[in-house]
Amino acid sequence: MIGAFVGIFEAQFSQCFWAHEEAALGLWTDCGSSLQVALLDMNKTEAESLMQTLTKQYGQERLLFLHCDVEQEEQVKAAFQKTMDTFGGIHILCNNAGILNESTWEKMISVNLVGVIRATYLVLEHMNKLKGGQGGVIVNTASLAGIGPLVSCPVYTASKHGVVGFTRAMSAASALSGYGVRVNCLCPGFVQTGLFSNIPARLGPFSHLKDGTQLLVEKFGIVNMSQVVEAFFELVTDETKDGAALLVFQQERKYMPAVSVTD
Ligand SMILES: NC(=O)C1=CN([C@@H]2O[C@H](COP(=O)(O)OP(=O)(O)OC[C@H]3O[C@@H](n4cnc5c(N)ncnc54)[C@H](O)[C@@H]3O)[C@@H](O)[C@H]2O)C=CC1
Ligand SMILES: CCCCCC(=O)/C=C/C=C\C/C=C\C/C=C\CCCC(=O)O
Repeated sequence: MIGAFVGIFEAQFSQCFWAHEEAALGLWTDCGSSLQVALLDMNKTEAESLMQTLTKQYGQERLLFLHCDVEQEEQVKAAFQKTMDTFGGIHILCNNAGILNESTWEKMISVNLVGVIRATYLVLEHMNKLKGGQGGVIVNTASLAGIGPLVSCPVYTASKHGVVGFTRAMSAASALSGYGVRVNCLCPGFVQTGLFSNIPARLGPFSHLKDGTQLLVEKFGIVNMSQVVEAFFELVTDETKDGAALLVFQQERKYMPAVSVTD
């Protein structure tokens, strides 16, 4: 899991991550008897405190923390190699690292979109059945802003539309090529995390649109982190889901079909 230490997935390890262990393990023949998780993140401070809690609860042998910045190709490559050496395989990749700052928009594209593409290509070296892997599933965290416009955040919107488009095309490319790897994306609404704080400062040149953003928050409401994790596991364990974009609202979750231009 990349981008694992604060925010959407942080609290969930204790609450419901391992509740889905059996369903996840059932998908691949070479898996051992327990789910093992490598947490890749650039935030060392948060990592150390969460790792202490998690290792007490689940045991050191099931967890691995690897410092890794998705903007750095060599770091991502080394982190996947270390995961392979430690656990013997990679079956699930969660591309969750993301940032929001409309002022540093090139960096936002680099982390939110280029980072997802980079990690996907590198992990395929290990998962791809044509290269001796066991297949697997990749879940990219996009956003509702990957489906419709978040007007105060044009570049964040572009990065998340890019993630949805990449997911759909990569899924089809993988299926047609026989990689044995499914690719899906999560599109949550607003979630109470560090990214969803101090919003006016994150909007950069569009800070004057903060009131409209607040109205959207009131319209959609706030999604619980546990709802996002449940949606994540649906995409992992439902083998019919490939190229899917799963929208996570406060009251429900639903799939967003891709628009066809040939009908
Ligand atoms: N909070 C929200 O309302 C929503 C968030 N999302 C998406 O969910 C994902 C997670 O966001 P949150 O948990 O809200 O944010 P967050 O800021 O609380 O957590 C993001 C995590 O990604 C890590 N990260 C950031 N840049 C990184 C890099 N270059 N390399 C490696 N790790 C890096 C951070 O250290 C942190 O652990 C993001 O992709 C975000 O765009 C999607 C919809 C709604
Ligand atoms: C400003 C805070 C941003 C928080 C991060 C994030 O990604 C949250 C996004 C949530 C919702 C807003 C995005 C776009 C809304 C537009 C369209 C959704 C269309 C859904 C549909 O039913 O068709």
